Amino acid sequence: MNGTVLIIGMGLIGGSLSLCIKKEHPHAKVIGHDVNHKELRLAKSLGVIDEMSLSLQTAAEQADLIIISTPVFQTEKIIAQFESLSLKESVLITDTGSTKEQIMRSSEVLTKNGIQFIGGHPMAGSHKSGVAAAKEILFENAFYMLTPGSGVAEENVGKLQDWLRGTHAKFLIVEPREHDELTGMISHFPHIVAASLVHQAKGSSTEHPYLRRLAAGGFRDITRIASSNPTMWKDITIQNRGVLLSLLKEWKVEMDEVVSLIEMNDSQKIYDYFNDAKVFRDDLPILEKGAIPSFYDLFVDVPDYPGVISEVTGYLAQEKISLTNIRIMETREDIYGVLAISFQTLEDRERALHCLREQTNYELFLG
Ligand SMILES: NC(=O)C1=CN([C@@H]2O[C@H](COP(=O)(O)OP(=O)(O)OC[C@H]3O[C@@H](n4cnc5c(N)ncnc54)[C@H](O)[C@@H]3O)[C@@H](O)[C@H]2O)C=CC1
Ligand SMILES: O=C(O)C(=O)Cc1ccc(O)cc1
Repeated sequence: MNGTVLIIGMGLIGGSLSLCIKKEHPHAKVIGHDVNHKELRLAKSLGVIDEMSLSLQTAAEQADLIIISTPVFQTEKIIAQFESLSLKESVLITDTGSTKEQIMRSSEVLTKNGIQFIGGHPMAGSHKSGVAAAKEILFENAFYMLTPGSGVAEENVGKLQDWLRGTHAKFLIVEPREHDELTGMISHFPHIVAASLVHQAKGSSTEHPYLRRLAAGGFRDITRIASSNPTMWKDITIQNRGVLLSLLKEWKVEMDEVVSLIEMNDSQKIYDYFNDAKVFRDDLPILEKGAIPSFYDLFVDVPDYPGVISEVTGYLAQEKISLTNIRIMETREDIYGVLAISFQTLEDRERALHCLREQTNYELFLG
């Protein structure tokens, strides 16, 4: 497609979308704008954008597509600023915010004047922020939620999807309320739980000096998202407070039930508690990225002997399959070690699976 795209907020998501658009639409011009000029200059020098603009007004008034990718309260402020600008009549505006109800309400100042605003939320990302972490493949195979504003023509929803085709994401059109309930459950609430686990561990760390070092394994995995940008999460929590408060109340009831299970010391019930969770979780689709995306992981059950890692990575290297991370889980004496290998793409993982099936007898699992 041809035209001028303005991306406001040159961070992880704005930068990644810019890379997708530049690749898919080489004739389009992508302008970046950010209040953090250092980040904006970095985006330009990394080639993430074609041009940078220090003036929101100048850039917005020439844009055919505007993507707002800032923390959600900033997004609302920017939408309010647009009301007084002379935007192109045909401009399409979208955002990437993790909440939708409040943003869609704010966007009514635009839609009532016929401006096409389509809320957006690519359901993939990371605990990292900033343009340096931007990646063209970030959204591949992820869901991308869209919440078209009132009066938005269907063809414009299609046009936005065309602009965003390079994300290789799967678009889903949902109501803002439904969006916030879904993401509250599977993304925002787990974030609060992760932060609370870290707080609890922090509280014990003076009493148990080894805690910091021992918390390097599984604890790190389940609390990874607690390393995300606190401004972004403060905004999300406030904007989705109704949903989050009711989830927290349900969680308290759930935790009270766990307390009674353990107090009763009923081994069958404790077993059932874990097993029911395992059955549901094991049945979740593994090939789709959710809001808490994993990389494409392959688990290799290897015997615990020296040299086994280089043997496995050697086979992958021969096939020129690149991996992004490798780690050993559960290596103890006499117990098989599980090698967890992460790949950037589904295709790399498929090739690795095929390669290791050919070359070894090790048991392989998909993550
Ligand atoms: N990080 C993630 O994994 C995901 C984040 N989101 C949403 O996307 C949005 C952006 O998130 P990230 O890219 O992760 O954040 P980020 O922190 O990497 O980037 C945000 C950028 O916005 C800039 N900014 C803040 N206020 C601004 C303003 N008024 N005008 C211009 N620029 C401004 C900041 O300087 C920063 O460079 C947020 O609304 C977030 O909820 C959506 C999906 C995933
Ligand atoms: O890093 C992770 O696992 C995330 O959960 C990233 C993320 C953060 C915010 C979103 O709205 C969607 C995805």
